[in-house]
Amino acid sequence: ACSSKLALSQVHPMWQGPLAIPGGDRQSPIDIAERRSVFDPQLRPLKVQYDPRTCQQIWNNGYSFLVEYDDTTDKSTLKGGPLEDQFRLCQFHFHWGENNAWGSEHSIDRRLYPAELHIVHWNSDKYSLFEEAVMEDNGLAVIGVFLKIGKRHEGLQKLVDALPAVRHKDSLVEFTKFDPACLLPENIDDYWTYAGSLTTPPLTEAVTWLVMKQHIEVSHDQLAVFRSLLFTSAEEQVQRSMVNNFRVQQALKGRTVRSSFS
Ligand SMILES: NS(=O)(=O)c1cccc(F)c1
Ligand SMILES: [Zn+2]
Repeated sequence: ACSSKLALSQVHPMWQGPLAIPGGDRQSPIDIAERRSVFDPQLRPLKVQYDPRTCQQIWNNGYSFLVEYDDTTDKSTLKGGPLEDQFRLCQFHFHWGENNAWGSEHSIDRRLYPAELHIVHWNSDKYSLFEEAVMEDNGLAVIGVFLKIGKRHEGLQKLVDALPAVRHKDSLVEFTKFDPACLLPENIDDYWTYAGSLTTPPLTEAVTWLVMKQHIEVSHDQLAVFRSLLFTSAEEQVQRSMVNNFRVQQALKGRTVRSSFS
């Protein structure tokens, strides 16, 4: 699997710290100022090919819940857009708030959403393991999708129903035949892309971000189940609700955000 070995679960939920990051000139998340983004007509449409049979498990890593995919073959891939190489799907997870006023990591002209989906892929043309790619420039490609409160998302419900089984940190259950493509907006041709980083430790500057312009809708009740998860393991005396698991926004440091649309 693609993230269990990373020391992510050591992350304290209220971690937002001034961790010393080597170089730190392409950190994520950021605010995307629409009018400052530059249309790049050379950006090709994204090509997403996911095989739901590669879906393996869902687990609570003490920071978010992850749905993990078998990434030992090129069955579920992402290419196109700004990407020169083929990227392999390894996991998806979310970030959300304690209420609907905030929760996303990125924002568009300072507008925050109640939650944000991250679909994580690693460069399988250049590396042989996620753990390698996560340390390298051009190692990862992450699709970000904003969630808005509205109508119930039928495809999400199978995932929502599995969450009580992974309520506590380090709990894991089998979860199969889930196609993450059902969580993408209809239009994936309109997106912003920029060079950034992981938003949780190790915070490595390995990510080509692909932030979708179109959001998806989920119901208030569906998002409430996300907030029923806990940061803490079953043994801990004090239980803490898993909410506000987003990183503070980072300086742009001269980066240009490109748009695939004019
Ligand atoms: N939140 S994120 O930048 O998508 C991320 C953090 C850590 C590991 C990973 F694979 C993806
Ligand atoms: Zn994330």
